[in-house]
Amino acid sequence: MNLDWWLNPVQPIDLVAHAKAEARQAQLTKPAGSLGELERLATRLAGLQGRECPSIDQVWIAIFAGDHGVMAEGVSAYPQAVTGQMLRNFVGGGAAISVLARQVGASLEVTDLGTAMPLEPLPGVRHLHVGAGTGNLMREAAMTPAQALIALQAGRDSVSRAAADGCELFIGGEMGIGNTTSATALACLLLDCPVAELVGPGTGLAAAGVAHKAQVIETALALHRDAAGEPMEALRCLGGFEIAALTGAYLACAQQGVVALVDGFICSVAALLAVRLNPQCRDWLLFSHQSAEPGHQRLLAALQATPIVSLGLRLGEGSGAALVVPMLRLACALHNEMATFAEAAVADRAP
Ligand SMILES: Cc1cc2ncn([C@H]3O[C@H](COP(=O)(O)O)[C@@H](O)[C@H]3O)c2cc1C
Ligand SMILES: O=C(O)c1cccnc1
Repeated sequence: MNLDWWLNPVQPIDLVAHAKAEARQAQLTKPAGSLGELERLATRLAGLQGRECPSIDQVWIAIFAGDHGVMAEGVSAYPQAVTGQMLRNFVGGGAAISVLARQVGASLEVTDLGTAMPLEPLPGVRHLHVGAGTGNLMREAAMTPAQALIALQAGRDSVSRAAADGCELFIGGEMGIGNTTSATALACLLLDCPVAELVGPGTGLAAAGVAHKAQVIETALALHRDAAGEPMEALRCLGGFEIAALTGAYLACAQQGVVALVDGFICSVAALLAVRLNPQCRDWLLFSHQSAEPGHQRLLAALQATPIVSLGLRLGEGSGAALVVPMLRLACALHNEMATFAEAAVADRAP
């Protein structure tokens, strides 16, 4: 196994399929361009899937969970134990993502990378024991190099299982109380952006809590400033197990030719890390929504990403991505099933 696997080339886009899909769109019985972003989504999917008529029947949702040592600084509105409790809820069927996965007919894979308090084995959860949560990023590196590599590999392994299962769309989700602190610190370092511009309430901190969270991030950034310009080192010092797994997953999606739909703020930070590690992987990433977390807008702009919807979501778990699956399916159905002007004997635009 080569150690720097994330540098391996990504799958090329099928330009012939993309051109055929664009030609098809031009012939469908509607004013040219009138289905807006749905047209671009369908033709992009055609180029990525290598066929004029794409489909999103098989959806794989992988949730990665892990605890954060920075919770010792009091950076979330909720207690750390929620990470482990939500793992049970994911497989028990009661979490938002459990409901959405059922509704859209997606497979749901749940990976526990390491909680602060060890959990008894939960049926249906893959327990990887990367560590008892990360180190407190305000005082030390969040991960050892070995932990970062194992977590990245966990994401890659999930994509391999998804691809073997015939997956046409990969959705990554995350669970980790405190992870907006980690994600915000990473975003500030990667984008060289002031903390005040990116920090937000996460699960629902009040103004004083957000100010304290900003201080914690400032201290962490001062401690780890040497990681600037080194995405892997930034991930190791400021990341989380679940953020590393998502980063590995997005890179592997591009390398294995699986379209990835990126969820909200935290997933977008993992996507930015993936793009910094291997810029070519950007082509394989779609972005579901604009999160209510204030820093998301800057992140999406840096990624040159147009989110599909904006519903004021701030949940995570892959929930925003799962919500737009029906819309992607409709974009494909319109592209694949609408009649052409010739087929329907409808007059095309005047020459
Ligand atoms: C019950 C519950 C379910 C969640 N599902 C996702 N998150 C989200 O909230 C956390 C990040 O916010 P912060 O950094 O403020 O802790 C992550 O676990 C994220 O996925 C949840 C949070 C809670 C409380
Ligand atoms: O957009 C997200 O991913 C998000 C925002 C707040 C809390 N948890 C997740």
